[in-house]
Amino acid sequence: MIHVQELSHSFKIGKKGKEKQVPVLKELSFSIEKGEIVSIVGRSGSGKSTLLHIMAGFLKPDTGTIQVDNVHTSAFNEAESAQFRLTHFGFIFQNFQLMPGLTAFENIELPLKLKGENKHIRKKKVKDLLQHVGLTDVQNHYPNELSGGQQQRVSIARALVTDPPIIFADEPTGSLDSETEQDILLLIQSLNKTRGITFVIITHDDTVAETANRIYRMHDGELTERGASHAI
Ligand SMILES: Nc1ncnc2c1ncn2[C@@H]1O[C@H](COP(=O)(O)OP(=O)(O)OP(=O)(O)O)[C@@H](O)[C@H]1O
Repeated sequence: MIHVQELSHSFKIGKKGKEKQVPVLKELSFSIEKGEIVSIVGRSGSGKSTLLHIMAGFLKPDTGTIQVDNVHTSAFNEAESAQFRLTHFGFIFQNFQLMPGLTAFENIELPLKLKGENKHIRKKKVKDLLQHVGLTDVQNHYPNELSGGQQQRVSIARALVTDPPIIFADEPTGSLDSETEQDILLLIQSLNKTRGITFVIITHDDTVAETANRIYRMHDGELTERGASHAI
């Protein structure tokens, strides 16, 4: 589903004229198959977010290629990347990123409104997802009237509402206590099983990483599959 080939990226840092090129990702090659939960685990600063931004097309790699569903996404321009994201990717963030002035229902509905979906279909899809993530009773609450776990459920439903095949989750449980973290990880596993959605979870936490079918560890700009003794 996602095939990354010899991907490298570095950042220029320092004052003008004295910039240094710092390599962050070094010739990474790996695959993510349809229907998998994959985690990419590594310390702060190891390059996980950079890799996610490149896979999602927010950032161009210096070298290397990315294919998603056999489409060469790394060759896209900005507009093409944005269009591809709308139909293929959903995103979940550590701090939920909900609209404070919209209710749970309205937050989940928003991507469908932006897509121009009709009211009847919007209502049906949002109701169905509210039920799936266990939020029907609080659908008219605003984000500040919801617990952290409930807010993350809203953001998961919002990511799913346009039916993207792949969800990128950047530290999805980073703001939650350990019990709520488990609830959210179980929800991700259930959505993966029942809807066949591929999840890519970025985390620094080994417990969260264990949720995945496949774990990649990021270290010094290189990626190893857990259990493998060589860089992939
Ligand atoms: N725009 C940028 N310009 C220069 N350096 C950057 C930029 N973005 C990231 N870096 C550097 O690249 C390295 C990797 O950063 P990245 O955010 O990908 O790591 P991370 O593993 O996601 O960390 P965290 O878990 O703290 O979010 C870090 O050393 C960071 O300082």
